[in-house]
Amino acid sequence: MSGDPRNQGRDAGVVNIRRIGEEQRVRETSKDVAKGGAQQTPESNGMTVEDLSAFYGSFKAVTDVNMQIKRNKVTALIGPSGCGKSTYIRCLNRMHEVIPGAYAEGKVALDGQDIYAKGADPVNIRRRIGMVFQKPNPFSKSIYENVAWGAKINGYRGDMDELVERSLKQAALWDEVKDRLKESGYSLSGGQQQRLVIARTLAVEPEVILMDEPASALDPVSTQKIEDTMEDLKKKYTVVIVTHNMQQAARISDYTGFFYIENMGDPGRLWEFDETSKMFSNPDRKETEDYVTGRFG
Ligand SMILES: Nc1ncnc2c1ncn2[C@@H]1O[C@H](COP(=O)(O)OP(=O)(O)OP(=O)(O)O)[C@@H](O)[C@H]1O
Repeated sequence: MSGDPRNQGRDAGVVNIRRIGEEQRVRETSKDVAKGGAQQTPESNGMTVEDLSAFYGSFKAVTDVNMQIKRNKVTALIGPSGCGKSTYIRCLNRMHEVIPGAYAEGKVALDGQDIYAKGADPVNIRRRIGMVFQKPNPFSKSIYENVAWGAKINGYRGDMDELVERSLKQAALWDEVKDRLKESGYSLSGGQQQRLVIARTLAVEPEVILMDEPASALDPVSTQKIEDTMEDLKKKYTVVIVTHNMQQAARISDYTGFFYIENMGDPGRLWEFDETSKMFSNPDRKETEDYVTGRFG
């Protein structure tokens, strides 16, 4: 911009026009990346995210995300620290708005139904779209009760023993706990506690499971066990997982979304979204390639 104050108004106008043009370009790119390279599935199949932005008060943390999350697939979210992955994943089941002052704009639909629609019940949405956090957070109850609790609250009328066993098996924990179901959930190791939380999430029979770095605090053996459950989980569920571990993303996911902040202070954007095999072998954007090959991050 010119240093002459008389030119500043005019120059500012030019800058604004460029900015609007840039916004438009990024918006189009963000709609393109939503296609994920493969053919689009109908809106009624999985989750559809349109123009999603997330705020903490006046701070915009994530902007204009468009993404098709396919049913019975694992979608990994990767990107440098602070680019909005956790914020974004929490918008997918309305956990973001639980933080005072935090809110989201845009549309998130599950099987074609807008989860932010007036009258949509956040508690019911969080039952249909479950979440596993970075740190295992079992309740101070027995292993059995940890798994049965959510189902009981939801009025589950089937065979509770069978549900507990099935959920623990799906979370690859049954063999380790089947003889100690009455012991406290806290008596388990960190890796076992995380699998207990996964079992608890599965027991309420959600359609989608969101996982925010579920293995980041775990040892390699526990991490491996959690990864092993993924192949089974996606037969029944749609999984979205935030991970910093590139090998993990490449191993377990079908689709990968790369979040990125181009200039410091900007909100995070979905920079590229595609099939995992393409994202890790031949991504369209240089920043994606630099990140997945470990050149930064
Ligand atoms: N509770 C909060 N209040 C205000 N700002 C927040 C809050 N949580 C996150 N942020 C800000 O939002 C932006 C995105 O953070 P977020 O945790 O979503 O990023 P991330 O990509 O998940 O990072 P990491 O990989 O380090 O977990 C950051 O600038 C962060 O400081």
